[in-house]
Amino acid sequence: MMDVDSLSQSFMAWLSNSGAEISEKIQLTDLREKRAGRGVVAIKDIEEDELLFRIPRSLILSVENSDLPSKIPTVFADLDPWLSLILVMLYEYEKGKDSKWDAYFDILPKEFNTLMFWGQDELAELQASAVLEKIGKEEADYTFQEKLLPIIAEYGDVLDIDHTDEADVQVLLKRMHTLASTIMAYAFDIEPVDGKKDVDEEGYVSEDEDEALPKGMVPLADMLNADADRNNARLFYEVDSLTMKALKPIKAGEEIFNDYGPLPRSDLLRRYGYITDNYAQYDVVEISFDTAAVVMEKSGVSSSGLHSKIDYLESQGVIEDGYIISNGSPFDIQESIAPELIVLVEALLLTDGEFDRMAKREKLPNPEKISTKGARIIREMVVARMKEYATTLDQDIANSPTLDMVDSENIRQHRYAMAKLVRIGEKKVLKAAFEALARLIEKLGTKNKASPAGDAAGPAKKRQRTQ
Ligand SMILES: C[S@@+](CC[C@H](N)C(=O)[O-])C[C@H]1O[C@@H](n2cnc3c(N)ncnc32)[C@H](O)[C@@H]1O
Repeated sequence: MMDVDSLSQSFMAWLSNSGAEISEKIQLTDLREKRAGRGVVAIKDIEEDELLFRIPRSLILSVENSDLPSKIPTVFADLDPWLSLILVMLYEYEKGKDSKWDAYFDILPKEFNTLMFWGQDELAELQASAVLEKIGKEEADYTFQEKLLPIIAEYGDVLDIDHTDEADVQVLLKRMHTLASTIMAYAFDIEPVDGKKDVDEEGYVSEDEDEALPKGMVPLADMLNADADRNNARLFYEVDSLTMKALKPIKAGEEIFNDYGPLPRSDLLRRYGYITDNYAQYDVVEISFDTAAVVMEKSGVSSSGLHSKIDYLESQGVIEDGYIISNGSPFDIQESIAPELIVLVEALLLTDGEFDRMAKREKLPNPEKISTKGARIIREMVVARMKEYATTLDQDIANSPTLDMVDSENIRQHRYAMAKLVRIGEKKVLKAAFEALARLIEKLGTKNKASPAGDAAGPAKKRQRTQ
């Protein structure tokens, strides 16, 4: 078996021999000591806008570049970009040395640290984090069985994949999960060459944002790690190639970072299987609709005609499975608490007559104006949410390891520690929300004593319920 460095070298040689242009100022490096797999580092100073590498579009591992669609053209019409790429990767992987991407497969991970692969005890360390509802292992299993296994059963000879007995199927399902995780952490949405949008019969251009772009694995571009705002490089889509360029000067010895987006640490764990402190600024906590509903019921909010009110609010996009509260420094209620949650509470605090008049005019309460009662109820929701976690923030903080204190060989301890940091982050957001709401309630109370007419926060002079 080749070691990590030899595999990296073969991969880089394959890229160069296949038409990629790679700056001599960068190097694919073993960063396993930092628990970061491989990464790309600068070995000489790099200037802003400098080209780091250029990958010809023909080297992207994608449906477009594989010969599989020419062999089974009809199946792809029914598959979304994820499933299409999983099928192509299964096929190309099975081809082994005959696949153009053989050297690329050699450096792609075989195992993941993402939540999909955590044990029950490890997931339990996330306590009440809403991320647990988003792992989607059963749904993925179902989709693979419903959509991909029938294709493999029908075209097993083309794909050269064993699928006859139960053991084969289990191995195949595991492989599909691994490929799905590879795509989640490594693939890019590939912008088309012409960037053209469909034009309908009347000449209108389709602007459908949901129109999913095809996914593709871009060798080397996906070897860049990320660390929130330490991003210093970006991928640009050109006609024949994709180019990675420096966004700022990079000194020799520095790592070259891509941008995975402003992800809360819970989602970073789910999608990428790692966290760093730099992502704490994006932490969020979610209050489920069910928790919100229980608190409102206990507070005696809007017991009459609740169903039709909820129907109306649903039609206006106010009813959601969960309401996000995001981190903020300093914490700002308007910036950090989902406006839909404020609207939900304020709408259900209206009298029946006020609600009917608002609904007739198809309006909603102004999320920028929170009443004292509304603020109290949302604060109760925050308290209820805190109680959904098995331990308190103080208990967690009292005994919290930093990631570098954990034995690097001990995967379970590492996962426990990451989970604890995620739940601490979520509890800190709740604490900040609680304190900000308490300050608002106090401010509104003082204001109300001074002026009996108004109990709503916000700049408007007159109480304005609808927008
Ligand atoms: C797009 S790949 C980057 C290349 C990857 N390091 C490798 O060796 O294949 C994304 C994966 O890299 C790892 N990663 C990225 N940024 C990281 C960071 N700042 N710290 C630790 N691991 C990181 C995570 O395992 C993530 O799922």
